[in-house]
Amino acid sequence: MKVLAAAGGTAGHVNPMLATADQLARRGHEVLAVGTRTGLEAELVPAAGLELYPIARIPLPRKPSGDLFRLPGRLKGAVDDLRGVLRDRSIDAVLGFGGYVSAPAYLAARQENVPVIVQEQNARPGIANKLGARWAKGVALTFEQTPLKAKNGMTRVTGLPLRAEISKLADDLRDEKRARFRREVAAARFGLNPDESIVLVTGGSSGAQRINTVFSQAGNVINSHAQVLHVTGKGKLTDIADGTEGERYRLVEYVSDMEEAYAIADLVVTRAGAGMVAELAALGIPAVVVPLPIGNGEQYLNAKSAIDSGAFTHISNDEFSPEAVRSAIVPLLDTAELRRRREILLASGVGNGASAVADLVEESM
Ligand SMILES: CC(=O)N[C@H]1[C@@H](OP(=O)(O)OP(=O)(O)OC[C@H]2O[C@@H](n3ccc(=O)[nH]c3=O)[C@H](O)[C@@H]2O)O[C@H](CO)[C@@H](O)[C@@H]1O
Repeated sequence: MKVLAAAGGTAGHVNPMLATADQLARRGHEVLAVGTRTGLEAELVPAAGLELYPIARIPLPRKPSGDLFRLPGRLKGAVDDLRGVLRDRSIDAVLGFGGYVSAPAYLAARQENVPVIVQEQNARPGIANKLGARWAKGVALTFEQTPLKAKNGMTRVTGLPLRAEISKLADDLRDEKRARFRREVAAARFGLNPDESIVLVTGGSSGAQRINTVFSQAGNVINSHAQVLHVTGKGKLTDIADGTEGERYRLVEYVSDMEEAYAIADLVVTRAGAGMVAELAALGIPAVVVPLPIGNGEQYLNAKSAIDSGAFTHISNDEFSPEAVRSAIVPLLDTAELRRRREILLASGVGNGASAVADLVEESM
């Protein structure tokens, strides 16, 4: 079977696509990825050994502008282009992960009568996936409560597809010796001491200016309790307060193999993108989440069950200040408390959704 998989923009969309593509390939199917030349997919897809069919980026304007006027023409161009690909490559199914790359793929599939399968990462669905769900044969949800249904097909809660490297680390972290080995290797790489607590700070695949600035301002306080690995996001090193970097506070712009950063993290401070939340739950790493306040407010919902169970601490973007770091994060840097939170996460049973999404694709033929 040949599957066209559409995902673009951020790693939040691209990583679940790569994880599912890997699972489909293991089952003997062929996968062709569709994305832009400008999103993270342009790097991540070839690095995963997958072919990327590039389409033009179609900016979705938030207010009336020239982009709005040009939207129908641009969209039609991409749809026509993809209809040609579906025919020429004899594609059997289109699998989309939302975002602006998926919309033209869903439309092209409808016109060519090719089955569509939609994977929604977030607790609250985005526009492209709402569109695709209207004619999808299958909808795969990360969260049970997500209000999205295949109008004339199967809707299933699959969980989020996670990269094989994340599942491997999740296994390793359940074994004391292997966990220690992974920790030592990763600590050496980032220049940190494996015998002391380490806080991983990351705003997700594109970084978060507010987290960068505020957390680095509280760097001294944190550093008297733990070491820090701060992943700023590309081009965002300038957000960091002067004089922060040191032996106990390491800065990196981007980590392409996040499992190495997770291997040393006792606590993570992050946004609440669907990918980060699912990975941390599967790995059993407690977090402090500062959800992105814009968009459809979905980030808080992504983390809600982990917050409600007491595994994650929530701080709103407005309340995230150096003082909040001192009063809410420092008290968490306690081995017994972190272990308690890890147990809650592991008991919640969040696993890898890649195989369940691949099943749905096969059943949608
Ligand atoms: C600003 C924005 O649009 N955010 C959205 C985006 O987030 P974003 O792309 O940040 O996505 P997620 O939090 O879902 O996932 C981040 C992914 O990037 C990886 N990673 C992160 C940092 C790094 O240095 N290296 C790295 O590889 C993580 O391992 C993870 O797989 O897509 C998510 C999934 O639809 C949404 O929930 C988010 O609301």
